[in-house]
Amino acid sequence: MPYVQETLNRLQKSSPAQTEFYQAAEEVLESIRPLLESDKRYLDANIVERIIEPERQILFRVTWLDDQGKVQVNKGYRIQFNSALGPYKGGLRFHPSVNAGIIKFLGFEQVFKNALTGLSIGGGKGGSDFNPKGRSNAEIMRFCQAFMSELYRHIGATTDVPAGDIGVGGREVGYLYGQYKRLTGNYEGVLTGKGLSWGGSLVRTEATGYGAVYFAENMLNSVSDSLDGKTCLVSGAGNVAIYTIEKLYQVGAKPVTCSDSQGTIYHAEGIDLALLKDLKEVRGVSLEEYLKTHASAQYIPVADYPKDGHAVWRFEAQAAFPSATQNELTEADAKALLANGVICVSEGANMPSTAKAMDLFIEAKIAYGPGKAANAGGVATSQLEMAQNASMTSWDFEKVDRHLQSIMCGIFERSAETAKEFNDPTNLVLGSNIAGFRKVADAMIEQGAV
Ligand SMILES: NC(=O)C1=CN([C@@H]2O[C@H](COP(=O)(O)OP(=O)(O)OC[C@H]3O[C@@H](n4cnc5c(N)ncnc54)[C@H](O)[C@@H]3O)[C@@H](O)[C@H]2O)C=CC1
Ligand SMILES: O=C(O)CCC(=O)C(=O)O
Repeated sequence: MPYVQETLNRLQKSSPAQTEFYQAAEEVLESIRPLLESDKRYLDANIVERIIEPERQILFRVTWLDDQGKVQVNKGYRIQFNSALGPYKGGLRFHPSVNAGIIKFLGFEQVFKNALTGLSIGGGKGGSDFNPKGRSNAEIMRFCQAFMSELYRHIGATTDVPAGDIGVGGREVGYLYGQYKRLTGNYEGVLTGKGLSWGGSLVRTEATGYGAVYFAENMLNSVSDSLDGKTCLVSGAGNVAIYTIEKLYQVGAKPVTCSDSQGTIYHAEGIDLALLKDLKEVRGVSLEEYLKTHASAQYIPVADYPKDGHAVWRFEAQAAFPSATQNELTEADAKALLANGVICVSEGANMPSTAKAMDLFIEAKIAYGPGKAANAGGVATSQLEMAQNASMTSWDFEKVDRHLQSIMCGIFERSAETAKEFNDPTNLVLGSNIAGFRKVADAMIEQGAV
C-alpha cells in the first residue's frame, strides 16, 4: 500500500531528525495495513494522517539554580498526543538523552497502549533533558519546582495527568505535586504515582513490573506453559526491573541478570532482590557494588559488551524482560536469545527491541509481548489511582492487584483475538497495534473532524 510509505516520507519531511518516532510510527503503520485495506472508513476520514500528528506539543525553558547558585537551563516538553478516549495520560522522563523525537515516540506509543487497557485515557508524554545523576536532593527539588512552574498551566485532573518514567519516581512526583498545589491551590489528582498519604494508590509502584510478568504468564498459559521454574533475563535496575524481578520470584521463576547504564550483573543463583533494592532504591549506587556482597556473581562493564549488542542478553534462559530503555535489544541480541533457548519476551520498557529484533521474535513465533501491551500495567494502575481520587476512596492492595491482573489478561486477549482475526494468530505486535488503533480511530470518527 503506497499510502504507508507516503505517510512516512511526509513525516520525515515535516518532523526532521526524529529517528525513534519514525521507528514507532513505521511499526504501527505497517501493522495496520490489513485493517486499512479491509475497512475504507479509516482512509476516508484521513485517520492515519491525523493520528500521527500530536494534538498539541508544548516546549518550554526550565530555569533553575544549582547548589553553587549558578543558573542552569534545560528544555521541558509535554506532548498532548491524542484525547479521543479521555484526558491525556502518560509519564515524564528526566534523562539527558531526551529530545523532541524521544518524547514524541513515547507519546505515540502511549496512545495505543492506553487504548489497549480498555480504560478511558488518552495519550501524552513529557519530560526534560535534565540529568538527575549526581544532583543533590535540593537541586532535584528546585528543578521539579521550575519544571512545574511552566507545566501547571497545561495540565489538570480531567485534562492531562502526568506520572513518572525514567528519572521520575515518587520523590520527583512529590516535588512536582507540591509546586502544582502551591501555584493553583487545587488538591486534585493531577499526577499519578503520588505518595500513599496524599492520594497515591497501592500497587502503582509495583504495577509496571508486575504487569509485564502477568502478561508473560498470560502468553505462556495460552500455550499450556508458565514461568514456574524458568530462568529469566532482566535488563535495567530501576522501578520496572526491580518489580519485574520481585514478581518473577513470586511466580516461581529465577531472574539471573539486571543492568544499569554502566554494566550488567549475572548471578547464576538468582538476583539478590533485597540487595538490589538497597543499591538502587536506597543508596543510588552503581551495580558494581553488588560484587561486594556476592563475589561469585559476574559484573560486565559497558566497555566489555559485545560490539553488536548488550551483554545482558547473552546468557542461557527461557524468558527475557527488557526493562531499561529503547533499542536496548538488537538484532544480534535477538539471535543470541533465540539460540540460547528463550521462548518468551515480555517488554517492560518502551520499544526496547529494534525493528529487526522484533521481526526475528515474530518470525520465530515465540511468546512475544511488545511494550505497548506488556508494560501497560503501570498506566492502567495510574487510571485506578485517578478513579480512587475522583471517588475520594482508597482500595486495599489485593483489590488493586486483582484489577491489574484482570486488565493485563484483557490486553492479552484483545491483542490475541485481533491477531487471530487478521490471520496471524501468534503475532501480538500486529494484534496490539490494530486493536489499539481501531479503538482510537473509531472514537475519532465518531467525534468528527476535530
Ligand atoms: N515507570 C513506569 O511505570 C513505566 C516505565 N516504562 C518504561 O520502562 C523503562 C524503565 O523505566 P523505569 O524503570 O521507570 O525508570 P528508572 O529511572 O526507574 O530506571 C531506568 C533504568 O534503566 C537504565 N537506563 C536508562 N537509560 C539507559 C541507557 N541509555 N542505557 C542503559 N541503561 C539505561 C537505568 O540505569 C535504570 O536502571 C523505560 O523504557 C520506561 O519508559 C514503561 C511503562 C511504565
Ligand atoms: O502511569 C502513567 O501515566 C505513565 C506510565 C508511562 O509513562 C508509560 O506507560 O510509559
